[in-house]
Amino acid sequence: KTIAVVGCPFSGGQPKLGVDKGPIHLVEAGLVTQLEELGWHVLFDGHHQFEEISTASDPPIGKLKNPRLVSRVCEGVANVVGEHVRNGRLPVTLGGDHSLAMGTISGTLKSYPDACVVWVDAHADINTAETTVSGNIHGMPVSFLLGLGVEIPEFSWVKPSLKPERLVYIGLRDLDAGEKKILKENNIRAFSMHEVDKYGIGRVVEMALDHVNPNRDLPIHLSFDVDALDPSVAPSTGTPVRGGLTFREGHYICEAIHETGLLVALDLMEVNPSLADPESVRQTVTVGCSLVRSALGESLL
Ligand SMILES: N[C@](CCCC[B-](O)(O)O)(CCN1CCC(O)CC1)C(=O)O
Ligand SMILES: [Mn+2]
Ligand SMILES: [Mn+2]
Ligand SMILES: [Mn+2]
Repeated sequence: KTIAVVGCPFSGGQPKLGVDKGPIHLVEAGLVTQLEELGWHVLFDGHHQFEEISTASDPPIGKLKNPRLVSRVCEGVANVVGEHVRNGRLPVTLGGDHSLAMGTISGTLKSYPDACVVWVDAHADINTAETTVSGNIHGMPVSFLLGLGVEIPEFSWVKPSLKPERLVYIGLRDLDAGEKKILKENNIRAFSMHEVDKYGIGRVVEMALDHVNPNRDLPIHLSFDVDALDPSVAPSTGTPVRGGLTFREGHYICEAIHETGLLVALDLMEVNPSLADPESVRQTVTVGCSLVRSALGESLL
């Protein structure tokens, strides 16, 4: 099978400069060769070029910032990822901020309407236009995929293609009040860091998959935000939250999902190489590449 590395140098879903350089650093660290060394055929024809639109022509819609830019970029990503999936490739999307997952998951669900989503993150990214506090759309992609909240015409291309019972979270520890309410109202299964502590990562992954993929027969889209990891493990990210996953817990999730043989698409999001010192950047880029390799078959034995 062929991997398609989709480099998405995009930062419009959040305010910090630099996250658009994430894909460049991940590829420069040798990720393509590393995947080839795992035996994959890898397609990478350069990072995506997103034409900017000036903020003058993209005023906020309510609280939402850069709405037209984010919508247009994510629609483009949905088409690219969707085309790779349709052609039997495994898209590995490198962010870039997590708003991109509105596109990647839309793309996956177009070909695999029954796919389940494992969302690994400190945050739920499920704010609606009504509940968002920041107006940063990287905190909202899941609400668009579920079709929650008031319809926004500029985002009409996003179909509510994800069902709540096909979504599960691992690593949550920083939710807005509105998001907690949304998870409860929609009966969305979430394994926060409390559950990780209580049951251990092995049981958590098993319970998460039992929930969204009980017969282990549904395709899996893994959307991994590096801020799910503890900031001591992945410091160079825009919204770090203490008390996160260890290096091994993060890798275990990826290894276990590889073991299912059901992975059809992967996102590795929110690496921001302009944050913190060079050693932190190297550490974060290195762990990002390592997580991708683990999700794609690198094993310890
Ligand atoms: N939920 C946040 C963070 C989203 C993080 C997106 B990512 O892709 O990185 O998972 C947090 C907003 N929150 C508002 C109140 C403040 O005191 C703290 C941050 C938001 O901005 O909506
Ligand atoms: Mn996220
Ligand atoms: Mn996050
Ligand atoms: Mn983040």
